[in-house]
Amino acid sequence: MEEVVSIEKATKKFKDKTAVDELSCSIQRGEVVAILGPNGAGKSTTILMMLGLLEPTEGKVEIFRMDPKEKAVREKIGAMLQEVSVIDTLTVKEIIQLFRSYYATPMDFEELVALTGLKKEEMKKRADKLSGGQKRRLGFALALAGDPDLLFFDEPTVGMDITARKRFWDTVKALKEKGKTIIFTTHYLQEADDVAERILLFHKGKVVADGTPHAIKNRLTKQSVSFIENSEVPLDEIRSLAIVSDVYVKNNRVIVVTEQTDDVLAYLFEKRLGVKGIEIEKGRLDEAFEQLTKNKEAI
Ligand SMILES: Nc1ncnc2c1ncn2[C@@H]1O[C@H](COP(=O)(O)OP(=O)(O)OP(=O)(O)O)[C@@H](O)[C@H]1O
Repeated sequence: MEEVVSIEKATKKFKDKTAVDELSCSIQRGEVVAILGPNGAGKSTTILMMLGLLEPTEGKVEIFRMDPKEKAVREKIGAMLQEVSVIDTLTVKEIIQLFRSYYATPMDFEELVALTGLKKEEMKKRADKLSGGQKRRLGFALALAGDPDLLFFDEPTVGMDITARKRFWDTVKALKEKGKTIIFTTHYLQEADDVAERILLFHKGKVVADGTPHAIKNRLTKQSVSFIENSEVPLDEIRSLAIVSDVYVKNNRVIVVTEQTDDVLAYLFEKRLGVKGIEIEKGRLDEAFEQLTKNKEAI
């Protein structure tokens, strides 16, 4: 495994405000990582430190085992940040060509245009005449211009319609297939759940959870098997099973809270209890998110 990002006890203070608090994490080549967290959790500040645009007040941030400000690092990374500011008097095509010219081995122009979904007529437009969604596509193209190994996307799909959003994530998946390392922030938890292999959940400048979406949901949310209430079902027997943590009835449904939904289903079928209307609740990322950020609020 090749370590692409290494953050060791990085703290970033703005006057007396601690935006990032002794944060440590390591990201390996080829990982697709979502950084989640409520507003002000320190996500953007951390990305800016990884990009070498902010210096940590304390601790260390390394990219490809180098200082992020090194030219060798900059040539291997691409970023799409929240604000895209470009040279308004140039056309989209001119800006893309200009950016490509900064790199020794830029991405092929046609490939770049195909990947980002920029249309022919958009290429001739001046940057200041673009809509919000078109600006995002241009930002995406500029992030990819140098054919970077490591990509940062800060809330990339804000302002995109559903089609553009789907296209964006399909492209991200294609970039992953090419072995790129991808780090993104989003407030749309479903995007993280669908695309990321790993989630870093930030709260108050710290990482409060780090794992696959599946593991985070499993750890923090209640899973259950439920079915329509039926007098033949031995609730006390189910409650006494080691794999069951709680059983209760709500809206004429029996809810069996468990971490092993498959085993509970197997039990129900084996006993031939004739239960009907079975539903399995696997826990949602937004529940896990709420749990973590709520619990920490009390500390
Ligand atoms: N340049 C700055 N000067 C002063 N305070 C700052 C600066 N940048 C960020 N902060 C503060 O640091 C904290 C973390 O901000 P940051 O932008 O990293 O959060 P975030 O998790 O990206 O939030 P959001 O989801 O709203 O983008 C916030 O309290 C913010 O007000």
